[in-house]
Order: sequence, then C-alpha cells, then structure tokens
Amino acid sequence: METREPLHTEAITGVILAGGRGSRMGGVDKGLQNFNGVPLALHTLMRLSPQVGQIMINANRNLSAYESFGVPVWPDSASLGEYAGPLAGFITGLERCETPYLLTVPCDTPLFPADLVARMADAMARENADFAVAAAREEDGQLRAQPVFCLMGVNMLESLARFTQAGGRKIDAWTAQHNTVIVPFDRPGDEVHGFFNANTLAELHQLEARQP
Ligand SMILES: Nc1nc2c(ncn2[C@@H]2O[C@H](COP(=O)(O)OP(=O)(O)OP(=O)(O)O)[C@@H](O)[C@H]2O)c(=O)[nH]1
Ligand SMILES: [Mg+2]
Repeated sequence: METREPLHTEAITGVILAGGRGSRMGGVDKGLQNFNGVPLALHTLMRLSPQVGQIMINANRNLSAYESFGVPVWPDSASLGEYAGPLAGFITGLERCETPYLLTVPCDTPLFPADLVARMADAMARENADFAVAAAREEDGQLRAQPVFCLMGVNMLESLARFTQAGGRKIDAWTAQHNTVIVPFDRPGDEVHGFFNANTLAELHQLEARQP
C-alpha cells in the first residue's frame, strides 16, 4: 500500500473533551477543577495548542467559564440524548472541525505527551490508517490503548453517525470497524504517568504531586 503524504499538524484541530458528568468526582465539572492552580481544561489547552493548527473545547456545563479561555466552545447536540459518553464529544468535534483532521484529548489527563500529535500524525501517515490511537504501558507491562486520544479524518463523521444511531457508545468498538494504528508512548524518556487520568479528586491530587 502506498504511504500517504506527511500529515502536517496545522491540518489538525484538537478538541478538548470536557463534556462528561464527572460522577466519580462528585458530579463536578471536571475541566474546571484546578490542577496546580490552573483549571484542567486550560492546562490541557496550553499543552495542546502548540501541537495543532486549531483548537476547540467540548463542554456541556458552565460554557461561559470555558469561553473565557479564548477558544471556541461547543456543547453536544441533543441527538444522542444527555451525556451519551465520549463519542458524543467526537461527533461535536467532527461536526465543528474546519480542518481535514481531528484529534480528541480528554480534559482529565494533564501530563499527556508534548509530542503526542507529532507521533500520532507520523504513525497515521506511515500506516495509511483511518485512525491513530495512543497507547501506554501499564504497571503489569501490557500495552493498553487510550482510545480517547484519537486522531481521525473528518470524513469519519458519517461512519460515527451510523455507529451511534445504531446504539454504539464505545470508542474502541467503533474504531475497530476501520484501519487503526496503535501508537505506543513507552520509549525511554516518555513520562510513565503520561496517560494517567484523574477520575476522582484523590487521583487529581496524586497527579499534581507528580508534575515535574
Ligand atoms: N461530550 C461528552 N464528553 C464526555 C461525555 N462523557 C464523558 N465525556 C468525556 O470523555 C472523557 C472520558 O470520560 P470519563 O473520565 O470516563 O467520564 P467523566 O464523565 O468525565 O467522569 P465519570 O462520570 O466519573 O465517568 C472525558 O474527557 C469526558 O469529559 C459525554 O456525555 N459527552
Ligand atoms: Mg477519565
């Protein structure tokens, strides 16, 4: 198979997923919780901005607080019902994206790699894949996919609309229908906790202590 042209990061829009219920954090709006004094979504925005051409936030509550960060903010459309899960955020991102590619990043994983996008874009172009999905080494030594870190072409919207309209809600069940490259972030020098996500306040505080 022919290898694609290199995928320039300016062609990628990053969407910060902050639209969840945050139930394990007591129902708070997770993206607005402070991480070392900075709201998680803003921290994510600062880490992601240098890596992509465009950026937006997907949130479903406190929209004006998110708008104060200075990038477009889009809530989920009502089509899947309230809080349908991360794929609702993927749909919102794909619908609002004005570049050929979309990268999804959750708001609760503040130490994600500074070279996330470059490595995912390289792998996607090299393998001529429909999706690139990040993966990290777990404590048990297994490589585990992090499907919420997902790079795709905007032409995937039609497939996602079909999948979700049929009741599908799991990211990996959807990406498995297409050609997906898994991108491991386990090189020497990669942050071991790069994909740790804060689902509870205790986890958030543990991560604050780990920031270099
Ligand atoms: N747009 C949108 N994003 C969601 C939804 N549910 C989860 N997410 C996002 O998906 C990512 C992973 O979510 P989780 O950490 O599993 O879920 P959460 O809703 O934030 O928290 P819990 O309710 O504790 O599971 C986060 O970035 C969430 O903001 C949703 O219904 N809509
Ligand atoms: Mg989470």
